[in-house]
Amino acid sequence: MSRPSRVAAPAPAAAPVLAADGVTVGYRDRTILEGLSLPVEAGTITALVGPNGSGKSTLLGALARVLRPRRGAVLLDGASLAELGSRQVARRLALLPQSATVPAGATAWEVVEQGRFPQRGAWSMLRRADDPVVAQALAVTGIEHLAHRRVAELSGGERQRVWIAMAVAQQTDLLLLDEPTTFLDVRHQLDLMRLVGTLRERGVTIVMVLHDLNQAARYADRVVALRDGAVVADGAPADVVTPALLADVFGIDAVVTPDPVSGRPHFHAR
Ligand SMILES: Nc1ncnc2c1ncn2[C@@H]1O[C@H](COP(=O)(O)OP(=O)(O)OP(=O)(O)O)[C@@H](O)[C@H]1O
Repeated sequence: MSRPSRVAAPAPAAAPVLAADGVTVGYRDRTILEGLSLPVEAGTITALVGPNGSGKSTLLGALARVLRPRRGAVLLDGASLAELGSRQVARRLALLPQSATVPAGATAWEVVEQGRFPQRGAWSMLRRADDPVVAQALAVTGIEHLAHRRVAELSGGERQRVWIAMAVAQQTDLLLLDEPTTFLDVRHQLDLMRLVGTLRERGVTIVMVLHDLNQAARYADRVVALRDGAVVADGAPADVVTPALLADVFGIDAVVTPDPVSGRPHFHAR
């Protein structure tokens, strides 16, 4: 018979909404991630950082079911992604990939509208009801004025905002962003980070690959550093963005000071 404990049981940790559970992922004969686990809590912003080739996009691809793990599983609310239908996954999870094919001739509005397809039934056409959602996605990414321009003819930063708007229009509760600030000028980088913050306040869970460590430290709740396909640091920005990590993972001699605006760690290379 078990004796009643006098010690209060710790509050159970919230179940992760999305979790890599011992995943091994690779390309042809190369293994990139081996037995990697990463649970992601609902309503948080996680930044994946690490040197080029460390496996950040590979991990994001596995979390988005673009890449199938050879071993282990990615769990969405505890269910294996591999066992869910594409539409089921697309209703829950939107991915902004590192690069996307530009559809010939399509306008920004038409591309962003494609974000609505997963929310429709199998054979139904887009409904007028989707128009406000598309318009809103264009507005929050600041590209209303580009709605009727061909995406193929837009600048890199304008096009990047079209892809972001498409992911936003999908209205999922999970958003996976691979280097979302690529091509964006400083003002639009700020706008994007604020948009990500607003979405998080609405309960959206965000995982994003960021190259800018200062940006990761400022805007993420959790920073996960990868090196050679393994997680080498994982925690609050103040615990991860440290001189030791910068030296060890990035080979940078740096000082870290509190950012005067946010109080978050901010590194300066010597
Ligand atoms: N389609 C592919 N086929 C074969 N190898 C690949 C493929 N994509 C990535 N790799 C390899 O997998 C490793 C991890 O790449 P990945 O793109 O995940 O790294 P990353 O951390 O996102 O890099 P970066 O910061 O340069 O974007 C690299 O060695 C890369 O060459």
